Amino acid sequence: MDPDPAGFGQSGYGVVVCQRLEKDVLTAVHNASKDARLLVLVVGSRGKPCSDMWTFMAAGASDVLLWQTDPPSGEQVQARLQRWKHVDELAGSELVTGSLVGASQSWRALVRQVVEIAAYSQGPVLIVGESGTGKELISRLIHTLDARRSKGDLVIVDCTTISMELSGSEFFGHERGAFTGAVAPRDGAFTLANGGTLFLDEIGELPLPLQAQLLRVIQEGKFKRVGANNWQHTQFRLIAATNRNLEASIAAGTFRADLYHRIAGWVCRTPSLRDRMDDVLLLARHFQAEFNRDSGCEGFDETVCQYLISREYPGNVRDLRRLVARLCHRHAGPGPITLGDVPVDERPESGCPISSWRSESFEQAIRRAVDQGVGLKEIGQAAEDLAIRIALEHEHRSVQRAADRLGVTPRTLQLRRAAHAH
Ligand SMILES: Nc1ncnc2c1ncn2[C@@H]1O[C@H](COP(=O)(O)OP(=O)(O)OP(=O)(O)O)[C@@H](O)[C@H]1O
Repeated sequence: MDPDPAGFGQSGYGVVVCQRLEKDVLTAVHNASKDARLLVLVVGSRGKPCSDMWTFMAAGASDVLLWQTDPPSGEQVQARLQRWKHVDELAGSELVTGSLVGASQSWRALVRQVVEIAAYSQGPVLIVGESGTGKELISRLIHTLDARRSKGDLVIVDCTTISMELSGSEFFGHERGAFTGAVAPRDGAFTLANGGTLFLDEIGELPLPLQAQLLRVIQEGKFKRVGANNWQHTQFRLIAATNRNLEASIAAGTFRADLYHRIAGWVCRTPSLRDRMDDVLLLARHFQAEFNRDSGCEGFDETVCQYLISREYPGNVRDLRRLVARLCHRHAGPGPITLGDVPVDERPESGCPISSWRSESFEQAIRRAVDQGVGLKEIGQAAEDLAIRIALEHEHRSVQRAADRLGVTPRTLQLRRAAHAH
């Protein structure tokens, strides 16, 4: 048995073999799981009670495995490690990181989940999250990485724009003469998506009668065009997105439970930007490079960085992107973007917003932690961890300057980093 997690950091994957549930093994697994880059597989002895295995999962293990043979076969361990490696390679590929920006734990976990679903399953995916959190981007990624390597198109239907009168035609297509104005036959979304992906955006806004229309085609892959007698067949990956809580809509009687179960083969949740504030500067720099491609502009100066991370973004990443666009458009000449580039109506009334860092979202995060029973030590560590990461990011990974900024010695900063990594 090797409960020492020190090697996890190098490999990215840790395999812990243990005979029984031991506290130090549990602690090692728990500490390692705090780093999103580490995945831990616990191999336990055959016949151990299931509850032990759940305890390891609760501590943060990515998987647990009971010995089936004596000595334990390496094949099962190998299969899992190979899967994790492939998923990590995909998640870290240029294809993914070039368009989906983020290094926070919640974002990385989402991207891993999404690429695994795309590459290893064909089931329907429901993406849930606030407006502007990247749901459409995720759907495009799933289409690109689809396991079937399909040649078909990605067809996007915005459910907020589907009218009751035209819904049949939009979804199923129509025959010539099916209704007044149907002067020519037309393919609907289910035909166009054949062999590809159908993305139903804002599915939570679909009126109840239209929800009923979709049941058969989603379940059986067959439908009739408006005005036709024969069935047509179609096969596609279904992705739906919503910013509504569909379980609550079902309880309120505004969303059909049977449709929910057909669309929610997998459920992915995009985090709000306030839940991944450590991604703000990364995203802002990505957008700035996009808008100022040829201008010679050198990013944001220090005060603008502080402004960006102290602001609130009710519209999430979309809000941030638009703000960066405004900054870039106002900026003239080489050199970094400065506070003068912040539009007048967007400047904080009280001047420098630093004093307001204990904002509502800060209180909400702490409130959630306390509600979930997270201890004071872990809350403090998480805050420290975040502060260190942000300082290093601001200082382009210079430990000396990050330590100066945080008012500690470089050695203290390194020690804290090391302590939190385990
Ligand atoms: N992780 C990300 N990396 C880069 N850009 C992002 C990311 N997340 C969102 N964006 C950008 O933010 C904007 C909104 O993203 P998107 O349309 O995918 O959000 P959404 O959740 O589908 O929004 P809505 O619910 O309002 O339709 C887009 O310009 C997108 O490029």
